[in-house]
Amino acid sequence: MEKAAVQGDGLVIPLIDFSKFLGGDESQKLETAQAILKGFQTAGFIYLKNIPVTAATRAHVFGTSTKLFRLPLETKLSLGWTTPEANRGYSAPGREKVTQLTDISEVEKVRSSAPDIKESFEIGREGEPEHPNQWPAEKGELAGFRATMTGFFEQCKALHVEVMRAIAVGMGLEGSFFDGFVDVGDNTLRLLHYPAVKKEVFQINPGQVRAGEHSDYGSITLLFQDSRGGLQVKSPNGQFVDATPIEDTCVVNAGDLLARWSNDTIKSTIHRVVEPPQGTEDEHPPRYSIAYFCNPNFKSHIEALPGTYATPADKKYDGINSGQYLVQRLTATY
Ligand SMILES: O=C(O)CCC(=O)C(=O)O
Ligand SMILES: [Fe+2]
Repeated sequence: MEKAAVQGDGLVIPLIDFSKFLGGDESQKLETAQAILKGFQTAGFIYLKNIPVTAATRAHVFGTSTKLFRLPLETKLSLGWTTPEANRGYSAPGREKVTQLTDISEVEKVRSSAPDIKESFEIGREGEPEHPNQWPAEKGELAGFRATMTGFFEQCKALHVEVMRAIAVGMGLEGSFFDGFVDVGDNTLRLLHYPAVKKEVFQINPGQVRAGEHSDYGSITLLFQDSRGGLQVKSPNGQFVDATPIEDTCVVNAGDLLARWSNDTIKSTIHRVVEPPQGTEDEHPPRYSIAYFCNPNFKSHIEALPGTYATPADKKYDGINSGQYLVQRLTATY
C-alpha cells in the first residue's frame, strides 16, 4: 500500500493510484475501488495520482485562470455571479462566506467580521439557455479562455463518472450503478484566487482565513491546488490538519449529498484554507486553486443507496431532489 498523503491527529488521507482502477487487472481494480471507498468512509478525502487529466492540461488551465483574475475589477464585476439557480460568474472578495451556518443573519455576522480573502469565478454546464455562462470577451490574454475551460470541464466531468464507478465497485454495486445519475454533468468549475496578503492581517485578526471552514455540497469535489499550501482538513478529533500539496495529484473529497446518499457511511469532511505554513517574507504570495464541484444530475432523486441500511427504518434521511438540494445550500451561503 502507498504511503498516506496526509496523516495526523487520527486523520489518514490515502494516496491512491487511479490508473490501477482505470487500467489495472480485475484484482487491482477491485483493490483500488475498495481503497477509494474506504478513504471516503474514514477521512472523507483522498488524493489521486495518475488521473487522466494530464499535468500539461492542468498547467494550462491554471495559467488561463491567472489571466482571468488579472482583468480589471470592473470587467470582472461585469461578469458577476447572480443567483443560486444560475451559480455562474465572478464573486469578488467577501461575496461568499462559506460556512456551516444556515441562518442568513448568522452568516451575515460572520461575513462582516472576517470576510474570506479570495475571489472566484464559476462556470457551469454549457447549453443551459436559462443560465448561460458568463464568458469574458475573447481578446488579448483571454483569447481561448472559453475553449480551455469547457475542455477542462468535460475532462473533469468524465473523471467524476470514473470516481463514482470506483465507489460503486467498492460498495459491491454494479460498476455502472451511478452512470445514469451523473451523466448530465450538472457540475460547477470554480476558479479560485487567494490574493497576496500581508502576514499581519492574520496576526491582527486571529479568526482571519483565506476560506472559512465548510463542507462541500454535492457528490464529490475534484480539487487541484498549486504548491502554496494552506488547505486544512478537520480530523475526527476536531483539529485541522494540513492537506499539503503533492505534485501531480488531485485531492478528491466527498460532499454532503453523497454522505446523505450513502446514509452517512461516507463522510463529508469540514475543510478550510488558512495562511500557508511556510514563508519568511512579510507577505504571503497569491494562491490559486481549482475546484470542480460534482453533483448528481439535478433531476435525480437521491435516497439511501442499496446496502447502506438493513431495514427501511434505518434510512436516516428522506429522499430529495438533487437540484433543489443544491439551490437550498447555495441560497444560505451567498
Ligand atoms: O482552495 C482550496 O484549496 C479549497 C477550496 C474549497 O474548499 C472550496 O472552494 O470549496
Ligand atoms: Fe470546499
